Amino acid sequence: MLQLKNIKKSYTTGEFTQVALDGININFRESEFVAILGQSGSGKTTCLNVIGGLDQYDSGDLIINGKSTKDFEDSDWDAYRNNSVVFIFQSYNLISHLSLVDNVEMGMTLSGVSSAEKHSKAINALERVGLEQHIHKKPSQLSGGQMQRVAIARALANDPDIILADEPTGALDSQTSEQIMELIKEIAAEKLVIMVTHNPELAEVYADRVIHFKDGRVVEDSMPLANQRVNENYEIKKTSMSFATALKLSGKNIATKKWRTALTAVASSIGIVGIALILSLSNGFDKKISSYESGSLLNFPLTVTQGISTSMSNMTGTDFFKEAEGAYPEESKVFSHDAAKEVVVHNNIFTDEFMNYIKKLDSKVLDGISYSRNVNMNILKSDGKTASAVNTGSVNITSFPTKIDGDSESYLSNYYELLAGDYPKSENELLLVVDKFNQLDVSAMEALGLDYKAKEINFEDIIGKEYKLILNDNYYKQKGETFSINSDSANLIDLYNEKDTINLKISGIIRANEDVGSAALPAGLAYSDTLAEFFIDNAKDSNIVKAQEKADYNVLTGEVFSEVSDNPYAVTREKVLMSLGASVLPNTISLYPSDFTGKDIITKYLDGWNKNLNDDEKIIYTDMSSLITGLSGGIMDGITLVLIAFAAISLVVSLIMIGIITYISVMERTKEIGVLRALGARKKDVTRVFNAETVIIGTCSGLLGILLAFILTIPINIVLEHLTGLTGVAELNPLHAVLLLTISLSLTVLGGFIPAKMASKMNPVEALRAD
Ligand SMILES: Nc1ncnc2c1ncn2[C@@H]1O[C@H](COP(=O)(O)OP(=O)(O)OP(=O)(O)O)[C@@H](O)[C@H]1O
Repeated sequence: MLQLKNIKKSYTTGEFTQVALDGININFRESEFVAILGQSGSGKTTCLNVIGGLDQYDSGDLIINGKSTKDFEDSDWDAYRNNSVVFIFQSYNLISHLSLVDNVEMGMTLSGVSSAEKHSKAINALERVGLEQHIHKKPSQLSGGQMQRVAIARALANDPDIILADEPTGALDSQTSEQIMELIKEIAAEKLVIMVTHNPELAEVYADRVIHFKDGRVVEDSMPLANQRVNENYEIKKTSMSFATALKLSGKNIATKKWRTALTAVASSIGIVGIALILSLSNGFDKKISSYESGSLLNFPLTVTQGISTSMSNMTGTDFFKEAEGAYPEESKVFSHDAAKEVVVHNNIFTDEFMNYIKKLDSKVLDGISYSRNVNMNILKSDGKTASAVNTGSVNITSFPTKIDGDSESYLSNYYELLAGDYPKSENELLLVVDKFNQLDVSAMEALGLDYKAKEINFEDIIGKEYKLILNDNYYKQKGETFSINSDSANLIDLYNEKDTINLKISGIIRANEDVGSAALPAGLAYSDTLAEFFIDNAKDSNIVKAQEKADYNVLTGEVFSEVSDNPYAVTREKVLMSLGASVLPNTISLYPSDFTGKDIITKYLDGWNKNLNDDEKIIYTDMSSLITGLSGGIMDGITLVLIAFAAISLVVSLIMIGIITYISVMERTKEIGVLRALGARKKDVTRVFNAETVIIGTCSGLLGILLAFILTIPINIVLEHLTGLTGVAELNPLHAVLLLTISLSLTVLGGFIPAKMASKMNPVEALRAD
């Protein structure tokens, strides 16, 4: 079954070459107990290592079941060691941090045997060597003889064809030696056992065949075999260790060094804690800045108003009226300037194209948009018996801003708190806006038909309050030249109860958020612009509007319009038409930028409209917020980067530290590497074992770092609140946490990579010799 053909092997150290095997020719039987005797240095161990595939021969051939090993690759040798041969060493070579069962299972673990099968085979083998009582012990808790029995059980469990024993009783007393020899002899009845020994008596008593070595040659063979019987079906199954096994192996190793691992994890987590805290603070400050910015922009939206407007040019954003060449000129001259010219008088004329241009604004930079129209929607309130118009002079009725893509709720829910009820789901639903004290002016309450004499009103009594919207043709009736409200008395209950009215109701009560302070919507009633559009759509074809378009007097009062055109308060036909709902174009458009960067983008966009237009066609906007400067997020980013760079240094330190720790671990586990290799582990598997160790340490330190950072944000927030009044500034973004965990993991694996590679390159014979 096993044939050594002229095997030669020599070692060169410096200039000196030592021939260890000098042409060995031996044929072995399938099952026999062969003892190799010889003086020290005669090449016995080398021969055993060559047979076991731990060491490679220089020339000749090792034939296993008729198969030459000349062209064996590394992986073939690994598989051969795992499937066909097994070693029993003088110094037992058990893995100290694994229990007896785990040690016995290791060879099978490498060959991928299922865990149940592996376990039962291991228990059987341990029973066979008489150690069933001790299966959960660690090797250090056993006597020498017991340890050698475990090594024999490990050899048996994998069911190899060849067992190679290198002075198995060398470290044992004579009585224990005999017991071990009995055990080996028993095994040899079914397997090929090759044992190297210094003890000729043991060889005589137990071995079937004794071979003598001298100077690397066979000088005597008690029972040579001439012809080989070949088992043609011989095939080697490749081995592979799963990452889970590697993790388990390293986990158990780490468990024996809990303190060292814990300290390493703490030390290497410091960098992660630093970066996590910096990120959570900058994240929090960024949020505070942007909420402060959008809060202040909420009170100063960009506005575009139709008609003639007079304003200071520094508020109009556009600079087409600017005279000076630029601020901070270099010239040594004083320039004259006319302050009166700074005042801009311009007539903005809205067109449908302009309205569409506005609607195409990027919704990311625009938090909300609102249109105010000077339309007088005919809204009636009623107590059941009487009805009257809601007096728009007493209560603010405004349209609430919406997202440009039409989602009103997201704008409102960003800046307002819903105190009761729901956000409007249709244009028929209205919102009641209260100030930060939950107040509403008594005259507004009266106008809305609420109990203004009461000191307080419960929310539930307001939610669901109904109003009626009356369309122009129902609301106005013509009497000769003029129009008046279609009712015989001051009580408009008939009009209120008419069929063609539109029901409106208050669906919710809102108040501006605390961080926003005062906000865009004044206390009063807020409706959606869709309601106004619906009303106007109907009103523009109504009789009163048609009559007003023709008449040169106010059809509601009969008054002739005044000629004076530059009086901004004069009642003009356009104004009356607008209040009657003749114009689909709004009076004012308010744009609420998301932040200062967003504002810059919007102003550029608005300037874009004016490009290539004549001055009188241009549309100018008012930018009240130009008076407040935005805090630059850039400064924050800069500081964050510098701080991260500092914290990164500690990460590099931990990278080096992990490298050193893994290196020490490789040194400590040299013997284990040898055992694993002897059991058939591939180089890759050894790398895997150490990579698994760094993965465990990296994950621990990453998780620890994030946990510590998270815990530290609590006192940091308390201190910051105390010092600055800002609440909840430090806030770790979960995405950053995941990112940092990945960084910690990659850095530790990187740090351990070189030592892990070193471990895999170790010569198994030398590794086994390590103390
Ligand atoms: N890795 C090595 N590098 C250099 N020389 C080596 C190496 N391994 C073995 N040798 C040499 O090869 C020769 C054979 O050594 P080997 O260990 O096989 O002898 P042995 O018969 O097993 O001896 P012992 O009974 O003392 O264990 C010795 O002279 C030894 O010094």
